[in-house]
This record gives sequence, C-alpha cells and structure tokens, in this order.
Amino acid sequence: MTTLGTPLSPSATRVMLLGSGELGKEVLIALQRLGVETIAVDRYEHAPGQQVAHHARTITMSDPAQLRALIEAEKPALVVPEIEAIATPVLEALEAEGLVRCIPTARAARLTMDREGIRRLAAETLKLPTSPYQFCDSLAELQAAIDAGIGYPCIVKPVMSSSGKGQSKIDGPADVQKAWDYAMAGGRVSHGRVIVEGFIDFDYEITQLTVRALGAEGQVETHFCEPIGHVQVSGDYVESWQPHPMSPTALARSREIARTITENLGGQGLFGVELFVKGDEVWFSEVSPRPHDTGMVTLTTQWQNEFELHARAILGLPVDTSLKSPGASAVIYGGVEATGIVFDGVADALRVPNSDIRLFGKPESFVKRRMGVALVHDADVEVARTQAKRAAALVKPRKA
Ligand SMILES: Nc1ncnc2c1ncn2[C@@H]1O[C@H](COP(=O)(O)OP(=O)(O)OP(=O)(O)O)[C@@H](O)[C@H]1O
Ligand SMILES: NCC(=O)N[C@@H]1O[C@H](COP(=O)([O-])[O-])[C@@H](O)[C@H]1O
Ligand SMILES: [Mg+2]
Repeated sequence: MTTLGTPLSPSATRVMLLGSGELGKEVLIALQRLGVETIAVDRYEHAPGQQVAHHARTITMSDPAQLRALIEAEKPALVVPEIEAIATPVLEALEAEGLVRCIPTARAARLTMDREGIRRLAAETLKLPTSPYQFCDSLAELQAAIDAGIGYPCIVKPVMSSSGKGQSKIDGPADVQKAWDYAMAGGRVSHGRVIVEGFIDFDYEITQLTVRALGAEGQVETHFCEPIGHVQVSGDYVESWQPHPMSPTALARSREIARTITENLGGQGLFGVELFVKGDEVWFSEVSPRPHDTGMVTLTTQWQNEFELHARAILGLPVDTSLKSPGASAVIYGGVEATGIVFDGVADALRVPNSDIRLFGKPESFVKRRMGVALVHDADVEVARTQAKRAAALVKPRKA
C-alpha cells in the first residue's frame, strides 16, 4: 500500500522534477493534486513548472557537482527527469548508494539522454527494427557514412538534442556541410557527435504512450493508451491527435515494440514510444521515459491524461488509460523574440467549439519556442484537428 504525506510537514512525500517546462508543469499539477510536496528544478528562473511547485531551484542540471549537491540537500523520495540534458551518472551513483529513486530508473535516464545509448539498445541488443544509422564525430566521417550505405535522403541529429534542435534532412551531397554545421550549433549540451539515419518514407508516425504501473499484488503491469498520430516540422511537433486509426497488425507490432523497450528500461512511469509506420511495417524511432510533447493531446482526450498517469504510476497508484473522447492538439509558437510577451485572441480561440488552451508562462519567447497549445475534443478526430489548428492560429503572441 502506498502512503502519501502532507506537504510542508515532516510526513511530506517529496518529489523533485529535473526540468520544469510545459510537460513538467502538468506533472507537478497532477502531483500537487495528490498532496505531494514538489521541487521544480530548471536551468533558468520562472520556468513553467517552477511557477506551480512548492519549491523552485535553478541550477545547471548537466553539472554533476551542482546536481549532486542539490539532491543531497533536498533529499526527495523520487527524482523525476523531465529533460534529457542531465548529469545522469550522478543519478546512477545516488541510486546505487540507495539515496534516491530515479524515475523510471537512472539507467533509463542515462540511455535515453543520448541517441547512441537508446539506439544501440533498441537495434543491437533488442533487435528492434530501426532506420539504418551511423554515429559520426566529424564532417568527414558523416560523408563517409553516407557514401558507405546510409545514402540519400538521410537525417542528421546531434546525439544530445530534442524537439528537433540541430536536426536536418540531407537530400544530396550539397547539403552535407550545412547539416553538419547546423547539428554542431543545435545540440543541447555541446558535443561533437551526430547520428545519421537513413530516411524512412513512412505513411504516418505515432507515439505509443505506455505506462508501467503497479497492480493490486504489487507487480508491474504494462498499460497502453490509444495511439497518438502527429505531424512534425523540422523535427518538432506541430499537431497531434488521438486515436490514430491503425491496422490491427501495425497496432500489435507497435505495442510489442513498446512493451519490449519499456520492459528493458524498467521502473515505473509513463513512456512515449515513437514509431514510424508504413502499411503493416513498424520502425522504432526513440522513446521518452517520461510524458511526451505529442501526448499533450491527452489533456483533452483521456480520463487520466499522460501527466496524471505518470504521477500515479511513479507513486505506485493504479492507472486508467482509457479514452474519454477523440481530440487533437496544435502548438502555439512564440513568433517573436522578446521577454514578457502578451497573447491576443485568447477569447476567440476559446470560442472554437470544445476547445481549451494552455499558455505555459515561459518568461522569454523565441520565434520557434513552444509557448502554448490549443486542444479540441470532437467525436470526429479530423474535425478536432481542423478546429485545434484554428484555435491555435487565433492566439496571437506579440511583444508587450
Ligand atoms: N530516420 C528518419 N526518417 C524519417 N523521418 C525521421 C527520421 N528521424 C526523424 N524523423 C522525423 O523527425 C522527427 C523528430 O525526430 P526525433 O524524434 O529523432 O527528434 P527529437 O529531437 O528527439 O524530437 P523530440 O524531442 O521532439 O522527440 C520525427 O518525429 C520524424 O518526423
Ligand atoms: N520534445 C521534448 C519537449 O517537448 N520537452 C519539453 O520542452 C521543455 C523545454 O522547452 P524550451 O526549449 O522552450 O525551454 C522541457 O522542459 C519539456 O517540458
Ligand atoms: Mg522524437
């Protein structure tokens, strides 16, 4: 049986999030609703999740000394990584010393922070189908990998990056230098290594949200959400919807891959397994051992959204992954470079039938920084997609 305490008292159940962006903010709200005491950590002040947590801390999470000092000082029962760029060896050491439990496991955080760790595990150890790939440390190695078999078109990504940062498609020899330079500029932690992947000409791509939660006898059980379809532009998600229609074979293969990778990563929590699908063929792309950006659609489509599922699963509580209504999400980008921006048109957006929005409260806007999301539920998922995009477009960010 799980016992939960009273926040800000000696009995408190204390949970620390490492990364407190839009995804962490919703996890923190879900934890708050269960009376958990929360500590929101990020690399800058007033990050979205820091605005709703009991405690806000600002450190360089990729700095081992800073990370260890903070965890030792705060002594949370659980440490929940929310981004990739964290000094994960510190988490592994603290977990081995029995000082902390990391979600889902410190090893999972280490393997997924780096495209090399998770790709080699999936393709080489677990033999899951993936795109062909090579890791390269220089422009010359990149060109050689393409010439030796990856071919054109292909995709280059820094080994440490997310939301498409530093990612580009190479259509021919003329693009190679540009892709290398872009990858070098775009990694989250400076690192001179890239993955080059053969381009998969998929029909569609999905996120298979997968939850590892405790059953009544204390055993870990795997639960699947309905598949989430999404569209990515320059490697960053712009819209998602749930459920995405799939053939029974493609769905079964997707879930088999999701089960295999999440069972290997282990622990408790929600995972976003990214898959490419063409006909009945399915490729593993990558996995987040935490809520997924495309899963923000579940804020309007599920009885328990992905953030609530994560909160419940990590606390050892039961979960329900069932769909409430089909629906869709569409991203609201900043569009301007400025701090303290304002949003016009919110009322117009909320007049779109069955709509809702989230504004994340990020202190600084960039043209392509995700500042909010529009959500719409509708019995017809195609209607939901159209209306979510309409609602998102009605919100107009501008300089104050
Ligand atoms: N090998 C590939 N073939 C075809 N498309 C690809 C390939 N790799 C990536 N993409 C496209 O780029 C998108 C982003 O890729 P990926 O998920 O690896 O980047 P990311 O930076 O980790 O993004 P995020 O953090 O948002 O998941 C994919 O969802 C897909 O649309
Ligand atoms: N694909 C991963 C993803 O969506 N992560 C989400 O974006 C935030 C960083 O946003 P920022 O770059 O605007 O600070 C992260 O903290 C997380 O919530
Ligand atoms: Mg991805």
